[in-house]
Amino acid sequence: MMQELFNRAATCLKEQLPFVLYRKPNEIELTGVFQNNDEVHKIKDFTEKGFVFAPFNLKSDAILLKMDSIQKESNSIVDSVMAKEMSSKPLDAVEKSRYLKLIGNALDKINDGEINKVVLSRKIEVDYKDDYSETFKRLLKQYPKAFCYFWHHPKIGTWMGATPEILVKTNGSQFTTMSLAGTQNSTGLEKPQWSKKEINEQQLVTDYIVDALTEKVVSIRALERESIKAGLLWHLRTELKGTFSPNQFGNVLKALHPTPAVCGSPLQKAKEFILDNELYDRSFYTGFLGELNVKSELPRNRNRRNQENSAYRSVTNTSELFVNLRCMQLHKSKVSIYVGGGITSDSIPESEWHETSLKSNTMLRVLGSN
Ligand SMILES: C=C(O[C@H]1C=CC=C(C(=O)O)[C@@H]1O)C(=O)O
Repeated sequence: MMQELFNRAATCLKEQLPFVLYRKPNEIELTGVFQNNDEVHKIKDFTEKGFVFAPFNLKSDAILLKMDSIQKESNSIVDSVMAKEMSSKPLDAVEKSRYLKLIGNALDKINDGEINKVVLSRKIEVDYKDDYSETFKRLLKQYPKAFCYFWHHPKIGTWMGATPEILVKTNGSQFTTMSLAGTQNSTGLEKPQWSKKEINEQQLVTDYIVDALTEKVVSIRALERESIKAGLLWHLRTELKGTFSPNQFGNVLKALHPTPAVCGSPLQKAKEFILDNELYDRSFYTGFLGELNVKSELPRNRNRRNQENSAYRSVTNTSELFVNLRCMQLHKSKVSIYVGGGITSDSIPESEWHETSLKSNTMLRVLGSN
């Protein structure tokens, strides 16, 4: 029963021990990773094994949860969880004018030709009186296609999210990544029509990933661009697949984080603009998280001539990392929701503000009226 995992997580919260519960996109299995003590393990070079939780700015530490104990359960009890009434946050006029001004400053930089795109973001604080586990159960129920997680380290903090974006997934020397950008509210099942602004903004991310990886990998190819639904939003996505040489994973990862889906282009100038102008700490929002260098057993090819060998299983190194979007940081009586969006020369400030409000609904929906 999944309840066992929740009980174990509740004990860890009480005893101040680190853990993460997570469910991969479109899967039913919930995994719990539990660390035996409250030590903070810092990532040195991404050759470590465990569950990584990395910030946007890698000048700060990426944290590794050791997989001292792993428990997996099917998450059937989620069916009985009740959805909450959505509470929308009352309009904060001061915050809105501050954000519109920030977008205006970014547009000035773009019109000066200094940057092509910058992803701006903000933090929304709401009161919180719920139980962490109940909130996470609602999140699991609402977002079956997302990577859903509940991460806690007593010395770092408590985070939850339902992200639609894979940073990189590897199986041996094969990798998959994606370029995700462009946002529209979903009004029904019909696929959206995309504007020139959105198509260009997403193409820029795809081109960036191909450019950044070409020198570092053996091969890379982009699949067809598609529209995908993430909760109540639509995005444009292009999957990219390829192979890399042994021991190159750290370099691939460094080349992929951050992409212009969360930072901008050119990368360094966009990052500088963000750090100098957003005036708040993104912390782990737009960072990445997930399984790092885990050993996975795969059955050997059944067509092998030597049938004796087919009894063996081959063990490969896999990693499955996601960009930390549609997420929130939980405090005792307050929650911080993090949202952002890409600004390009075609951006209309009022629409960009609206887009961040739509994105905040992803988490507000699981908090309900407090
Ligand atoms: C930065 C966020 O979304 C990114 C991912 C998809 C679409 C985006 C956009 O349309 O701007 C953003 O690049 C966020 O959700 O906070």
